[in-house]
Amino acid sequence: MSLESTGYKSRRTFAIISHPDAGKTTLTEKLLLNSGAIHLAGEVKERGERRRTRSDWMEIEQKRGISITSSVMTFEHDGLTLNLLDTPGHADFSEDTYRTLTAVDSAIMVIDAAKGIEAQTRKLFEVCRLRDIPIITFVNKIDREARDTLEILDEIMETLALDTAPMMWPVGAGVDFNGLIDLEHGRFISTEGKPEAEAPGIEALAGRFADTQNQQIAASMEGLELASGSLPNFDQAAFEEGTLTPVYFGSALKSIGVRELLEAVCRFAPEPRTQPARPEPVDPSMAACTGFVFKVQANMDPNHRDRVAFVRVASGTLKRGMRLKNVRTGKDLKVANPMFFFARERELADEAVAGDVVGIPNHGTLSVGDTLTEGPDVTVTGIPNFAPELLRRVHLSDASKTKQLAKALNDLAEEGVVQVFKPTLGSGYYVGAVGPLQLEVLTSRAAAEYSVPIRIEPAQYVTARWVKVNDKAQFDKFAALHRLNIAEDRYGDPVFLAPSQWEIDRCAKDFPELVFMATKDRGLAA
Ligand SMILES: Nc1nc2c(ncn2[C@@H]2O[C@H](COP(=O)(O)OP(=O)(O)OP(=O)(O)O)[C@@H](O)[C@H]2O)c(=O)[nH]1
Repeated sequence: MSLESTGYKSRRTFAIISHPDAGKTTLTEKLLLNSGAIHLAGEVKERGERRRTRSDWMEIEQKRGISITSSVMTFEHDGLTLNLLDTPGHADFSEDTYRTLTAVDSAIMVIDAAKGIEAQTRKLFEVCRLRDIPIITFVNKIDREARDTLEILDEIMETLALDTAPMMWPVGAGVDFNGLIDLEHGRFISTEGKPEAEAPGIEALAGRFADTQNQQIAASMEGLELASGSLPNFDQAAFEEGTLTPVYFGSALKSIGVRELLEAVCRFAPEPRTQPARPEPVDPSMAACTGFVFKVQANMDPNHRDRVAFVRVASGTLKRGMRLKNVRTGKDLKVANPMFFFARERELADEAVAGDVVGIPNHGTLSVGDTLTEGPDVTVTGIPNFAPELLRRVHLSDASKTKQLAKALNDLAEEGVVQVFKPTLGSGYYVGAVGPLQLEVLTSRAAAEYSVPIRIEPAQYVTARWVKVNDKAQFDKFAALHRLNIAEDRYGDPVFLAPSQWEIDRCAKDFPELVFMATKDRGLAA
């Protein structure tokens, strides 16, 4: 398979956001099936299995239960190249998930028809909203017992403050599911997921069910009547501004409504966007190639200590063999082996355009947040670090392994497993995480991949704040007063390890020239 360079306008780069178990994996697979990128159901899940025989990397993926190949999947449909970025699905949350959303131009939000908006969907949605990422909604599992359609639409409107434009209307649900009315085209989609050839119109279709005695179906038709008077129609501009979501219904498992969802992505999802950057935003039409690293996956082969940086191309054409400058370090990097990831294979990428994601193998020269460019210096912004919700001390049981510990923490911080803070006084490290699973992953990977046995211990601090130093003398004074609380993050930026929120507030009052930040934009720190 090869990607033609038809220009960035044919790229659609998106993610699927959902709460665990809503059906993201099943839907991904069915999208790929519908596009013809794979041919057998079950391939997405079995992928790791088959690949294992082909490469060492894959074996490690399998063992660790992570999959680099699902980090991005590129496939084609309707003359477009679709780049689907995976948002890590575990119940626990890491910064990785947030950062992936900095690399997409739109998202599909999958909701379980019986459960509605769940916690993680909501969190991910908030990140999308921060970046005005347009959202297409897919209400899944309509083949099972589901909430009333109007109730689901209301919940989206109320909890997410988002207008909803239903594009489909389910007739019944669960055992009483009779099919979908395609509101846009006035046609009917059967319980096998097949659209009828003719399009008799919504009223005629509703008429078909008007006399049915089944309560569920009667309720569906009532809801449809109410909705048609009160809900907005789809509006491309409102969708692109992120204030309205088109809502599709279906069953990923039974492949109902998936083709229509795929078509919606092709028709509505926006082209690659302009990326916020310093000193100027990066427009996809700019000739000079620019890209940014939004994810790093390390140690896929422990013998080689290699890593892959995932780069989203923001402008121009990335060509294999070209030299790009890493603006953070000022050093040139030869892009010798950029890779594309397809559903079933990876391939050397000869050319990639804005919207595309390539994997660049490297030995630690590329970090999350780095900008690569062949043009004048520019730094893509908005790839944040977040103040940790958990702050812990790292205890090293074997003092002879201090050096390995530093390396392990640096590597794993680079991947976004945890954040690492080194106090300026004394030895030792503090690590920060958004959820406890991250700390478990740190402990087990430090032992397995670096032979460094560590224990995670409570810390006397509750959180950390990056300190923006507007006045060096004032910072020095502050640091002298709080010597035990000053640390550096892995980029060397100053951090205040805070014993309480009260203390942060007090310091902010006493030192007005210092800003205590709960998030740090990597672009700004560079
Ligand atoms: N009845 C029904 N079951 C579904 C549907 N879609 C997914 N499922 C089932 O729901 C369960 C979860 O589906 P997955 O696709 O693994 O969900 P996921 O969101 O990827 O889950 P995580 O990996 O935890 O994020 C599986 O048992 C699926 O078979 C659907 O449309 N109808």
